[in-house]
Amino acid sequence: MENRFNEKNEKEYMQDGYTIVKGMFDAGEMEAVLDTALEDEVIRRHTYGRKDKEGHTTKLALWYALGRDVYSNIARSERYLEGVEKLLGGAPAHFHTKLMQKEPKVGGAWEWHQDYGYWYHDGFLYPQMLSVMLALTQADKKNGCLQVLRGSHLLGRIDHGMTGDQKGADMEKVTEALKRLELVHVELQPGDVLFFHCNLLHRSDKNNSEKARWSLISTYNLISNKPYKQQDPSCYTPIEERYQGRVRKDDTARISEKDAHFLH
Ligand SMILES: O=C(O)CCC(=O)C(=O)O
Ligand SMILES: [Fe+2]
Repeated sequence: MENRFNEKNEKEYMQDGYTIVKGMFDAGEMEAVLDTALEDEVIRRHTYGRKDKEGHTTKLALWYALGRDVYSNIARSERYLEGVEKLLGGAPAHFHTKLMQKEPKVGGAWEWHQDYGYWYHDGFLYPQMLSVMLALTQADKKNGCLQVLRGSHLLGRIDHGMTGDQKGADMEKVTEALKRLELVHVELQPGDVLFFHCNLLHRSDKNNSEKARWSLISTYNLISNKPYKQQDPSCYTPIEERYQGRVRKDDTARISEKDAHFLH
């Protein structure tokens, strides 16, 4: 049986700004997701690059609306949503999902940032938002796993400015936070799931290894936190039909080019 989000996870998230559920999806499910992603033409067509400050590019595809495809079944899974609902303190809406593709040897870094450092400017008034990351491949120090500053979600929102194609947090604040808070490398196995607060400071290194680091990140907003700027309606619409089943390759629809509302 797969592992579920529990009370200990809730406590950890409140204290540390993140929590991990190991083995939330089993090996068969993970094979289905990775297989689908690797041969997904629609995802490939919508994948774009982001340069870090050294000029190394990491790839991703991002979309807003949930459908009936394998990625959406994960994003609307009961396993995810029972946790998300607890952590947000109410009914969640889906903001967006990203397929992160950090390729061997070339996949670039992500600079220190808070996700709410971006989303604040998208018109979300409250930081009642979070991310859920599913490792599709092993993630470790060698292939540039996520790094977090434990407890940094309690700092509140830090100003962000541009570095490369990416927005990064004010390094004066980050430097001081690094002196006081523990830096944790979030090493994950396929099927492990990380829940993290939208004000948690995080980054990742370039992938210098021979192994790709792929992950699926779904982000959520409290329904009542409807943005005052125009956004895809998904981010304030209740999630219908929580997915109760196992994730499978053979019986699910493909992601829809038209309905997924990809970011270009
Ligand atoms: O996956 C990573 O290394 C970081 C990605 C990230 O933080 C983001 O897309 O906001
Ligand atoms: Fe992020």
